[in-house]
Amino acid sequence: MTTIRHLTYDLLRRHGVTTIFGNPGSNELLFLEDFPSDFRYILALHEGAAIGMADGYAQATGHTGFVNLHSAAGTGNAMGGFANAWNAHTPLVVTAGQQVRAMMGIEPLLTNIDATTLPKPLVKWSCEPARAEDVPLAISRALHLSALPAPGPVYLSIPYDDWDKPAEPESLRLLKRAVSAAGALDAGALAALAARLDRSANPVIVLGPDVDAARANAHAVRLAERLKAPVWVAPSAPRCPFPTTHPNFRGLLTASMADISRQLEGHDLVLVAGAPVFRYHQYEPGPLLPPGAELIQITCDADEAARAPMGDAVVGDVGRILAALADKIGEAARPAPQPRETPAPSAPGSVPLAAERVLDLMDELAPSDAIYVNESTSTIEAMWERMRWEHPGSYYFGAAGGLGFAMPAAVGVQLAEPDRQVIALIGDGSANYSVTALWTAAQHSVPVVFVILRNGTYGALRWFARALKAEHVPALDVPDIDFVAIATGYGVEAVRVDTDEAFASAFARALKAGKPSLIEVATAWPAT
Ligand SMILES: Cc1ncc(Cn2c(C)c(CCOP(=O)(O)OP(=O)(O)O)sc2=O)c(N)n1
Ligand SMILES: [Ca+2]
Repeated sequence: MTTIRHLTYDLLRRHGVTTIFGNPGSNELLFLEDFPSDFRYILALHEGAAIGMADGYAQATGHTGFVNLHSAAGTGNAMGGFANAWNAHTPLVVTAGQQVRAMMGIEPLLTNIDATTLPKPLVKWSCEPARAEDVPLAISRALHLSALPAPGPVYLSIPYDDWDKPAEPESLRLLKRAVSAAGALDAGALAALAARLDRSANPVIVLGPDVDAARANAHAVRLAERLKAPVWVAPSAPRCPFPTTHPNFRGLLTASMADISRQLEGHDLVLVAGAPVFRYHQYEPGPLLPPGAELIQITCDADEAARAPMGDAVVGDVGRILAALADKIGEAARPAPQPRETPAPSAPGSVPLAAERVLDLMDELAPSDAIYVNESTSTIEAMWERMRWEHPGSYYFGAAGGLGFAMPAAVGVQLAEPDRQVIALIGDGSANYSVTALWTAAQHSVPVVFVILRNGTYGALRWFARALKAEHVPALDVPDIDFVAIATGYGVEAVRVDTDEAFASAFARALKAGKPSLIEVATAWPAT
């Protein structure tokens, strides 16, 4: 007789999901008992770290991540992670243990009251199966739905007396299901889109995270080179979809309506691929497009297509459409874009270091295929100006801007990419949201290099306060935090540095350490 639990693990195996990130409570123990030897459980000390690790892992592997949380309290602690995963189109199945069916109506301790409402609207679907026998179908549906376009998190609340119940024999059919999305353009639509690109006098390409998620970066390069079009990265970028060293690369678009129109001035066709139109941040009203410009969006997300405030949109497989367009369009007769101006190397020797100096030293010393997971919010622009990212999967940032993503996500990405070095660049404010990820990194000896930029303040909020002309705002400083002591307490070797030489030698040592390490570096504020 196959139990609900056995069939669930078989379904997870069928989908290649054998890593579980989580933090257990009594409601989860019967799901975890007799834990199968071909699975691994990555314990997080806080559910925000659990979902952040799963998000990084899923984004870096391109496969569905699986999280097991404790009832309502665990789900609540993970909500910031749901926001990031929702915005990142991350395929996640998040499960939470529920009290036993026999008592749920009385709402005893650890009941997840109205469980399916809790994570909304940050999930594609949430369900608490009506019967134990319905759990396998819900698990199967969640695994398929989380990965189908647009990918995203789904949530299941499962009463813990379901696991030992017998599965209905017909449920075994679920193990044989293959579900996939087509998503290419038909010949007519492709020809029409290619013709619009060929006709444009001065096109520009704007790329978003779903290009990197589809590992379609090389197709985007081919398209840009044939079109001889400059390439911008869409604002508030959580991934890097195009080589920053490519001569067509122009940088990161500013996240404001007025600025984007200024940056795209002179172009008659804006081709957006793999991004919403647009993920603005600061409100600076202005024309949505420069005069005379048209916009076409290629997206895997029907809602992104529907909610865009201007232009046309095509919903489909971003990678396949870019590849087909690169094959279809003619070689543009115009001259190729000239390489952008890059900033001069930062001056050595300042104490405390300028943040740009830390970026330049990391870029110089790290392997060329290093992966940066970023949560240093006042240095984002400088990173996009200075860092040489040439490979797919080189950069990750919390897609909803929810802090607490990067430290755990760096652990998840490093688990997914053992042959590339992961570097987590974290602000001294952000470092406090999911700092427990350091413990998991130490326990599993996950060799992330954590670099904490200590400028003693919420730098990005100071910038925003100035932009909003908000004066006398309290609570913007975070002095006197000892990250070396914190890291040591969680089992991660750490060092504090104040000079270029000390940072460079600590960073070089960390890159070779083969285990997690943390460097706390004092940086200047205001940023230069
Ligand atoms: C979960 C959460 N809480 C609060 C914020 C608000 N916030 C906060 C608190 C920021 C300051 C981050 O400071 P930092 O030290 O990490 O980095 P910088 O000094 O480089 O800005 S940036 C920002 O949007 C957020 N985005 N997410
Ligand atoms: Ca800071």
